Amino acid sequence: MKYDFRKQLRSFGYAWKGICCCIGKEQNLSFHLIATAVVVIAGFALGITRTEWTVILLCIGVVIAAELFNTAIEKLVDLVSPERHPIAGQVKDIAAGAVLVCAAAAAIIGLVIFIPYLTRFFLQ
Ligand SMILES: Nc1ncnc2c1ncn2[C@@H]1O[C@H](COP(=O)(O)OP(=O)(O)OP(=O)(O)O)[C@@H](O)[C@H]1O
Repeated sequence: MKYDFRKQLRSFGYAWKGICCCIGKEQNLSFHLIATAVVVIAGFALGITRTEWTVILLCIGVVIAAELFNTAIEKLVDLVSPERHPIAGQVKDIAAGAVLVCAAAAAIIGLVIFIPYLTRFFLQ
C-alpha cells in the first residue's frame, strides 16, 4: 500500500477533533487538564530534572489518554444501550476504574517526585 501523506494529515485532524470534542465538556478531563497545568507550573518553579520531566510527561499522557478512552467507551455504551442494563453499567464502571488506577499511580509518582523539592523549598 502506498503511503498517503494527506490521508495521514487527515487522520491527525480526526484525532484532534476527537480531543477537542471532549475538552470543556467532560468534567473529569477538565480536572486532569487543570492538574496537568498545576504540575507543569510546579515542575518549572521547582526545577525538576530531565528524567523527572520524562516520568511526569509519561504520567500526564497515560492519564489523559485513559480519560479519552473512558469517554469514548461511555459514548459507545450510550449509543448501543440507551436503556439501563447492568452490563452497560459495569462496562462504564470498569472503564472509570481503569482511569482511577492510572490517576492514582500518577498522583503517587507526583508525590514521590515533588515531596523532596517541596520539603527543601519550605525548610530553607
Ligand atoms: N446504560 C446504563 N445502564 C446501567 N447503568 C448505567 C448506564 N449508564 C450509566 N450507568 C451507571 O451510571 C454511572 C454513571 O454513568 P454516566 O457517567 O454515563 O452518567 P449517567 O448515569 O449515564 O448520566 P449522565 O450521562 O447524565 O451523567 C455508570 O458508572 C454506571 O454505573
